[in-house]
Amino acid sequence: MTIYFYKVCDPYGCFSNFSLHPIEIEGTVWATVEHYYQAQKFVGSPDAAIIPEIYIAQTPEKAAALGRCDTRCVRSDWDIVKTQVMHKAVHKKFLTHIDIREVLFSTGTQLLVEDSPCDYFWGCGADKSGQNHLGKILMRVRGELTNVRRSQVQSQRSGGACNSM
Ligand SMILES: Nc1nc(O)c(N)c(N[C@@H]2O[C@H](COP(=O)(O)O)[C@@H](O)[C@H]2O)n1
Repeated sequence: MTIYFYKVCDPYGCFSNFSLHPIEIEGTVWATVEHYYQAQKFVGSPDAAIIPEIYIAQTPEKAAALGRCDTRCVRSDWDIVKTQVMHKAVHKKFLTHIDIREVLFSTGTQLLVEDSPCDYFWGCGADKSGQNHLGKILMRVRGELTNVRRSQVQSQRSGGACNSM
């Protein structure tokens, strides 16, 4: 079965990058994955001054609007690094927040798809032909955190130290 998600208020809305789950990365706490992701577009770019504005944006929608402004100059390697940036942030989100990690685990091996009508890179787009990179990252993180949990359980069973996620 396929699980489609998009809006935060809908079922599985916690999979959206706009969900209000803060992440700490390199000592900085970002309000949402979207805040972090949009800010990373400008690291080392001539428009890096926008980063603090994105950081303090009141909502993920405002952070996204700041990051999507066409007149600003995105870092030159953005297309190369953006999926790595997204993976780092999404992994941290589900490592940090136990409740939504359980929601992610509850999806088992089902296909996760960001049902964005306009985004053919991160989502599936209006006609479902998009690349769905956010869904792919979520499924990768689900596998990675499942493996971590499995090795912790095995370690506990064999009398090792308990160091739960
Ligand atoms: N909830 C939501 N609303 C939107 O308007 C969206 N576009 C998305 N998708 C997310 O948007 C981010 C991509 O932004 P850029 O186009 O690269 O600036 C990414 O977080 C998608 O998951 N979600």
